[in-house]
Amino acid sequence: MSPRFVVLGPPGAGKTTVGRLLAERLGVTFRDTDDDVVAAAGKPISDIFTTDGEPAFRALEERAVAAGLADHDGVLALGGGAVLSAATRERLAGHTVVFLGVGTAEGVRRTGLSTARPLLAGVNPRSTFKALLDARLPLYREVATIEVLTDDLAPERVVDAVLDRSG
Ligand SMILES: Nc1ncnc2c1ncn2[C@@H]1O[C@H](COP(=O)(O)OP(=O)(O)OP(=O)(O)O)[C@@H](O)[C@H]1O
Ligand SMILES: O=C(O)C1=C[C@@H](O)[C@@H](O)[C@H](O)C1
Ligand SMILES: [Mg+2]
Repeated sequence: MSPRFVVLGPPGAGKTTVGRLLAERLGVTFRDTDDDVVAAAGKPISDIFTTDGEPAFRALEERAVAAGLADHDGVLALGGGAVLSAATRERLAGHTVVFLGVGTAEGVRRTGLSTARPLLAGVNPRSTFKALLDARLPLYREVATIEVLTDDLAPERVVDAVLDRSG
């Protein structure tokens, strides 16, 4: 069993929004590893970060991604930082992996000041977002088989682009 599509990208790229729509379009189920981590930990992501720390979150995330890749046959969205794990990047080989891209201005606009995203909760979300993008772009591109820049596309049009490019 293997997901039809694995969806990844930075916060605000639309992994959850587009992943859900893509699953609806295909008539398959949607799963988000962020939700699986919350269920496993029994608390919200922001609490895991503040109480247990980012490494504890990353360990739970790595496990949730491995389980999703093994058990889920619909659309699987990963957390924005899942690609930081080399083991996860290796596990993604052979899967259809969609990288949803978003530029800094649009990414910051979409994520706003939400405290649900602990890594963007600092004093300067713009520079934080840019640094995160710069560090992760090569990792997203290393594992992606399809890339769609979402800045100027409504979510349904992002789904169209993904399906167009998946042949
Ligand atoms: N293509 C798009 N055009 C405009 N707004 C969008 C688009 N995709 C997502 N959004 C909006 O941006 C916000 C973030 O989207 P979403 O939660 O799907 O991102 P995400 O990639 O799952 O982020 P996270 O990494 O935090 O889980 C939501 O308010 C959503 O409605
Ligand atoms: O970009 C990130 O590192 C994160 C993105 C979210 O999906 C969550 O997985 C968490 O807030 C961390
Ligand atoms: Mg999401």
